[in-house]
Amino acid sequence: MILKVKNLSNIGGVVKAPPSKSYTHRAIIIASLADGNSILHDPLISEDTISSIDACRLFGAEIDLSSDNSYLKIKGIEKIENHSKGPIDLKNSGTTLRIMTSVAGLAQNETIFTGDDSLKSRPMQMLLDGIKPLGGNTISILKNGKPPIAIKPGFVGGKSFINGNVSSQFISSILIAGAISEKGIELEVKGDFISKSYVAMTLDVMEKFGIKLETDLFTKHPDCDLVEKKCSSTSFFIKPQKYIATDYVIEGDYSSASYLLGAIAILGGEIKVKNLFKDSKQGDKLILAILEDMGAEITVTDDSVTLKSEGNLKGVNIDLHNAPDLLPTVSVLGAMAKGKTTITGVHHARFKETDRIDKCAEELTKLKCEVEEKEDGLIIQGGVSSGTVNSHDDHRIAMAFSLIGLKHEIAIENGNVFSVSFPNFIESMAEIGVELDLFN
Ligand SMILES: O=C(O)C1=C[C@@H](OP(=O)(O)O)[C@@H](O)[C@H](O)C1
Ligand SMILES: C=C(OP(=O)(O)O)C(=O)O
Repeated sequence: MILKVKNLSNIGGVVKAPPSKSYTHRAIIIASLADGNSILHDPLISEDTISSIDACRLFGAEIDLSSDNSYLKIKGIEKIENHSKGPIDLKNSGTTLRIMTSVAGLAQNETIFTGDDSLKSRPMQMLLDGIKPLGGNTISILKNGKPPIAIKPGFVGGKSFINGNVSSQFISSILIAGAISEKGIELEVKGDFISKSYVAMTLDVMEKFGIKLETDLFTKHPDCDLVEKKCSSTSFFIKPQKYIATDYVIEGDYSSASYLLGAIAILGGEIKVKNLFKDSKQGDKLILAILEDMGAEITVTDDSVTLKSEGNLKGVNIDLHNAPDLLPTVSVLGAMAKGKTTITGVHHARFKETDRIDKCAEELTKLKCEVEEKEDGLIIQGGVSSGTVNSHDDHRIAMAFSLIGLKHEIAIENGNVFSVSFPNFIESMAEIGVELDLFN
């Protein structure tokens, strides 16, 4: 389907950020592993989080969604067992795949995880190697280090290490399963530690569900700023424990909010986005500093962000090692800005739904934007023209490129994929005066 901007009217206003995808995945999986009944308030119900719900149900969790999608009731699994009759299709969700791989190792029987073509291209070998010393007995069925993955029982925990330069989801996976494994976990993260804020989110949810963290990478190092990669300690120690069911409220999503804030930054005007928390651990909070550097005025309260913009953005230099999902948004903002935008530190964006560095460069080039592709980022000279682009079935590319349509006539092929992370994208954009059209 084609996604296009149809009409603009009454630009700006007040809108609520959708719930965080990353927090929703974690809360669903951890509540499913907890003793007792949890209630998750304001969960994100999107294609990706439905993959987590479906997988947890297959492992024995009882999960009920309220009729208005406002809460999930989860009765934790008593005996972890895979009840699926065949391979479990996780569709497009990398987070579900990575986290559930270690969890499946705790089960009493074998599991096979597979997914769509994009998921079958996501690297897994580092995780498979990382869980081997923990009793994790897994193979990549096609022997290419990618799904489909077969996981046999035997994850008992213990000591292991993993490189931190490909995906933090491997680390989140080992920590979540490791905390309730027989021996607990001692995990060393070697080398560059990208996307660290996502591990902070993992530890955050684990603590809310009762886990005592002996070594907390972040609180034991008060000088360690999550947004910078300065923290030197990279070892986690977690004794074997149990998750305790709880009531939990999911906060708003800064990655999804980047499209709403970005739209008004480009057009000019004022927008207040509610449900974005000042003390959030989300690395994508960095979008606020980026938009400020580009010329917008940002005001934050404890639970909202207000942006004012004249609509004349200027280029920015930014390292996205801790906020890889902002790459499509910042690429598009750079293309719409005056001057040069340099994005660095985000080699791991090549291992997402698509190779996002390559695909953003390819699609911007179609719009006559001057782009230089680097191994770990992009250099973009502001300036685009009308044309047709393709999302390559990548939800973030579809949503980010729709912002170009605010000022130029563009059509996005395969533009209907936003339901992976932001099912109400069209409705939320309409609330701020941007009418989008989706047609065949
Ligand atoms: O754990 C998570 O919820 C996520 C971690 C990040 O991946 P990497 O750690 O692979 O960069 C991010 O890109 C992804 O959208 C969600
Ligand atoms: C990379 C993403 O998600 P996942 O890894 O869960 O597929 C994303 O949402 O941009």
